Order: sequence, then C-alpha cells, then structure tokens
Amino acid sequence: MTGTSLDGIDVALVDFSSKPPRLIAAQGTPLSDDLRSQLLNLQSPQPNELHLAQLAANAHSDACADAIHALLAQACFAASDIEAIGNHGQTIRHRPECGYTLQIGNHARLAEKTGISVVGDFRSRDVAAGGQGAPLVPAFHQALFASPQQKRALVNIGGIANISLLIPHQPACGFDTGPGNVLMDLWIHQHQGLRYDKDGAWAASGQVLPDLLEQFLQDPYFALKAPKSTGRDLFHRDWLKMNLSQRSDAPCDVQATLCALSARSIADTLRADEISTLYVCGGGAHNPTLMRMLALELPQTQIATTAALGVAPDWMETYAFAWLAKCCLDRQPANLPGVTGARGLRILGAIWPA
Ligand SMILES: Nc1ncnc2c1ncn2[C@@H]1O[C@H](COP(=O)(O)OP(=O)(O)OP(=O)(O)O)[C@@H](O)[C@H]1O
Ligand SMILES: CC(=O)N[C@H]1[C@@H]2OC[C@@H](O2)[C@@H](O)[C@@H]1O[C@H](C)C(=O)O
Repeated sequence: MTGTSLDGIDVALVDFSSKPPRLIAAQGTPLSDDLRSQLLNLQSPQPNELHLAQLAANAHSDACADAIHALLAQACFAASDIEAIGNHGQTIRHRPECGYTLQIGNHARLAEKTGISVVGDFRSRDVAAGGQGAPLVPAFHQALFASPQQKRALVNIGGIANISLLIPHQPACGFDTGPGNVLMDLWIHQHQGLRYDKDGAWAASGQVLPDLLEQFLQDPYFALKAPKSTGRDLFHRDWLKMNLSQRSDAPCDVQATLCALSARSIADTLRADEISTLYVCGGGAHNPTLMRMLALELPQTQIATTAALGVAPDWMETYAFAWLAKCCLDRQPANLPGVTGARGLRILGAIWPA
C-alpha cells in the first residue's frame, strides 16, 4: 500500500487460514526522494505524462518488490509460501465523476520480480458500476471490527481521511470526510521545508482562527452527502492558495486551523449517531494535537487508536488490501454499494498470475 501522503510503502503479511485473518507481520519502508517526487509530480497535469507515468509505475513496482522481499526475509517466509500480493498502486488521479480513477503500478513487473501472483486495480470495477471506487476499507472494517452491541466508528487519518460507521443491525456506512494530513503536510513543507508536522508541535504552537476555519468549511465538499470520495485532485496546493491569498495570518495559526479542519470535518459526520467509540488509524493517530482536537469536538465519544482493536494504526490500510486481494482470489464481491454508490456488488481487482 502506498497512500496519498506518499510517505512510504506499507506491507502486511496476513494469514487467511485463521478466522479472523491474522496479521503476522508488517513493515513500512520510506519512499526514496526520487520516486516520491516522480509520483508527486504526476498528481497534476504535466508534459509527457504518459511516458513519465509508466516510468514511475515501473519504479513503484520495483520499490514494492524490495519492500515485500524485506518483509518476507524478516518474517522468515519464502515467496513460495505466499498465495498473492494485493497491490493498491499509487493513486495519481481520482475522477469518478469522469468515470475513472487511476492507480499506477506495473503489476506484471511485480509478479515477475517476486514470482508471486499479484492482485491489483481494485477500484476501477466499482467506478465502472457507477460508484466512487472509494473508500473500500469500510467492508473490511465491517467484516473484522463490527460489534453486535456497540456503535463504532473507524477513521483512517491519512493524507485524506475516511470514516466507517458500524452501527449494529444497519448496513455499514462510510465515505471520505475530507483532508486528513495532506493540507497540513503541504503547509509545513511550504513554510519550513518539512514533510510533516511531527507530533503536531507546530499546530500546537498556533491558535485556531475561527473565521478561517469557517471559510475552509465552506468548501462544497464538506456539505456533500455520501457517497463521496476525494483526493489530492481537490485538496492540493492551489486549494490553500485560493483560501489564503487574501489573508496574512501567522503560518502557525494557519497550521492550527488546518488541524482543526481535519478534526471538525471528521467530528461533524459523527454527531448524529451517538457513536460509543471512535477508533483512529493512519498517520494522524500519531499527531497528539489532532487527537486532542478530535476529543474536544466529541466530548461524548471515547477516542482510541485501533491498537485497542488489536491492529496498530499504521497497518490497518495495508491489512485491508490483503483482505481485498483475498476476496478477489475467492471471487467474493468486496465493495459495499451503500458506501461507494455502485449499482451493485462487484468483485474488485484483477489477477496477474505468478
Ligand atoms: N508523529 C507524527 N506526528 C504528526 N503527524 C504524523 C506523525 N506520523 C505520521 N503523521 C502524519 O501521517 C501522514 C501519513 O499517514 P498515512 O501513512 O496514514 O497516509 P497515507 O496512507 O499515505 O494516506 P491515505 O490513507 O490518504 O492514502 C504523514 O504524512 C503525516 O502527516
Ligand atoms: C482514490 C484513493 O486512492 N482513495 C484513497 C485515499 O486515501 C484515503 C481515502 O482517500 C480513501 O478514499 C482511499 O483509501 C482507502 C484505503 C479506501 O479506499 O478505503
């Protein structure tokens, strides 16, 4: 799994012979600066992008192969022990309203380099069926973490944040709430040249600006009803420029307000449901300022990380894509039409045999 933050490749080794499937080992490997900038550049139109996208897809697959080999070595497994790799690829465009979403990665090359079958291209079938193609993890959250008594929510705060609402006796519901860390990452990079605001320290040094927060919340995305999904296509550098060009706020106050935007846009989606516990995963779970703001927004809700469910916050997404790959191999539909808006259940993904 490589997500919208473009911070690294996460690999999980999952055993499906046990019920529920068991996460045996997991590892994160940082992306090289070169590959990261190739992938970041492809997030917006540029000359010769078809050729550049293919080169980046090859480099992405080579880096995935290295990360997989490293995890197998660490966990003392051989390639021949592995039934398949689920490979999300890197999202470089997400335009379901135009009938496509694009995750690049050369699956054939990954199968060739590892000798392991690859399952990839998880989102396009759902989009072809009229869905958003995202988020896909609510089905996994429902299968593994729904409780018969408790109203639970799981939120993944990655570059973009996506939530799953697991209410007993109701179909699972889920959507992207909006920016998770992506805007905070862009803003601190612009001002301090850093990749991210470690422990939310810079945000904690500023004041949330209520008028700016209200302005941010005017973006029509936040008022849209589900099904909805988003990405860097909407929440990018120009979004910040458009919202901030007429203002002269202290950069640390803007960072605090972007952090509050992530917390508020997540919390706003939960107020009506009397959720007993909100479980947080993704990199945002490591940001105490963001976690504190979430707790302030939701005083009636217990907030924990998914470690309380037995899964460290960094491995939830990659675990989910192993599960999605297994569903594909078993010819089991894995989308939730009530989440993505697809016309019906669909088998997600395509297989590149070893
Ligand atoms: N210690 C920390 N303090 C603050 N923020 C952190 C910390 N660790 C990680 N993060 C944030 O988490 C981000 C990475 O999160 P994650 O790996 O979940 O994103 P992703 O999977 O790439 O995104 P998505 O889920 O949208 O595809 C980093 O870019 C950073 O903003
Ligand atoms: C198009 C795309 O890659 N979307 C990602 C992204 O990262 C978070 C959010 O935006 C979510 O919609 C999705 O990933 C998760 C894993 C999902 O599909 O459930």
